[in-house]
Amino acid sequence: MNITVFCSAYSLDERYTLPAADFARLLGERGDTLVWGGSHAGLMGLLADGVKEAGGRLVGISVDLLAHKAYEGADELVSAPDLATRKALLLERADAVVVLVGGLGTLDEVTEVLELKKHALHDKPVVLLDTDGFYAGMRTQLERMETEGFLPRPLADLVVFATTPAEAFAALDQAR
Ligand SMILES: C/C(=C\CNc1ncnc2c1ncn2[C@@H]1O[C@H](COP(=O)(O)O)[C@@H](O)[C@H]1O)CO
Repeated sequence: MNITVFCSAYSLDERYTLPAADFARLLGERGDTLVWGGSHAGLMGLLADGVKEAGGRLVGISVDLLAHKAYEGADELVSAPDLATRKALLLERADAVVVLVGGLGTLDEVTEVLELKKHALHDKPVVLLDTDGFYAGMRTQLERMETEGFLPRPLADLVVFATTPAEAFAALDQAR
């Protein structure tokens, strides 16, 4: 399974790195392929290292402006000319999308994937791994959108929330 992962490009506290490393190990042990932004920076690099160590495959989708941050040792590394093309490729190469903790880049990526899914432009499973309640605020906001009629389809059709890496993979397997 090709799993596209969005996550932080920054080095973070163990509260976030330990579950991310666990997620990477499980992904690699399953023999899945990690499709990600193709960087060695921060959590993105930790994730790629963990997948590689556990025997998984790595497909990096970098972007020309961040070529200097590209991960050495990916099985495949693509460099998109711009961020919009990169986001399209990250989705195109995915069988499913998992979102780990991240900042504005991650938020931009997941929002686009959900907006495209809202318009039925794809139907790939999207799982948000809510480590340490990081996405509690976003969940509250999305639930309010659903309750107050801002969404054309049930929130549960758009995104599934998981609290542990094992739960995230269970959700992916259930969606298959
Ligand atoms: C950490 C620094 C530069 C490296 N920056 C990035 N490299 C690769 N991919 C990136 C980078 N910044 C954003 N992305 C994409 O967005 C997500 C991470 O962004 P966030 O704001 O940290 O959440 C990630 O999924 C990437 O696809 C500066 O030295």
